[in-house]
Amino acid sequence: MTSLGWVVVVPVKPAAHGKSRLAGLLTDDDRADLVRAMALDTIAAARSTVGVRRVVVVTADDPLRRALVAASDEAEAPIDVVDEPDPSPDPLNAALRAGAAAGRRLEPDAAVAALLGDLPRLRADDLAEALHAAAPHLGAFVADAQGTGTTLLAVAPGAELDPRFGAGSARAHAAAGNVELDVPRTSTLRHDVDVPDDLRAAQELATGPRTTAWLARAAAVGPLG
Ligand SMILES: Nc1nc2c(ncn2[C@@H]2O[C@H](COP(=O)(O)OP(=O)(O)OP(=O)(O)O)[C@@H](O)[C@H]2O)c(=O)[nH]1
Ligand SMILES: C=C(OP(=O)(O)O)C(=O)O
Repeated sequence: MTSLGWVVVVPVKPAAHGKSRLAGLLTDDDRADLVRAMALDTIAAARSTVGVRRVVVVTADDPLRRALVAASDEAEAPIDVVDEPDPSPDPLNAALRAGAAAGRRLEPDAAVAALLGDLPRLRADDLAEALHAAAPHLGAFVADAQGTGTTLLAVAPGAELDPRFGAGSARAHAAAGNVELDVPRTSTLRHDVDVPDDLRAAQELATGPRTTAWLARAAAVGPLG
């Protein structure tokens, strides 16, 4: 497959409901701020990745939408915000399908990748490397550091994105015929933040600027102090 560039679709749950597995550690406000900080860092990394033509964010979170408008910068790939689709029993995958459809309308000849929005360590060169590795395949994915989840699912131009995110998604994406990409275990693309230990680990490592600022505040006055 010769890719003419990528549309990257990033889903972000409304921050008030996001990262519920951190609810025991953080106040609701701190958790909402963290969800937005991680999403903005993930989106910024995607926008600055070589080969990314456009980033489509699927969210109903108004403060995040406003922050994305404020962050618009013509030097990087443009951002489009797509509304959450109608309520679904499988809202994350429904959001990704809606984002992929919007991306196809905007860039009909592009390849499409779904990228989770909780990757605060993501570096553009790691995403570029994974997209490059995905390009020859009809469908390909990157598993998370544990090997059970998925952080990136990529399809060729014209192929339909069939996301199966959720518990055990790496196995589900492989069973659906997607090729597991052999990106390094240490790639920043593999490290999502789900549980308190992920957040503690992130304190020791390089994160994007908004998550770094959140972590510094939390270390000084908050739950991580
Ligand atoms: N637009 C949208 N994004 C979602 C939805 N559910 C999850 N996401 C996003 O998908 C990514 C991975 O989701 P999870 O790791 O399950 O994150 P989460 O749902 O915030 O975390 P938990 O509440 O702890 O399960 C994150 O970027 C979420 O914001 C959804 O229903 N709609
Ligand atoms: C939705 C997923 O992520 P998490 O395990 O972070 O909830 C997934 O890996 O498919």
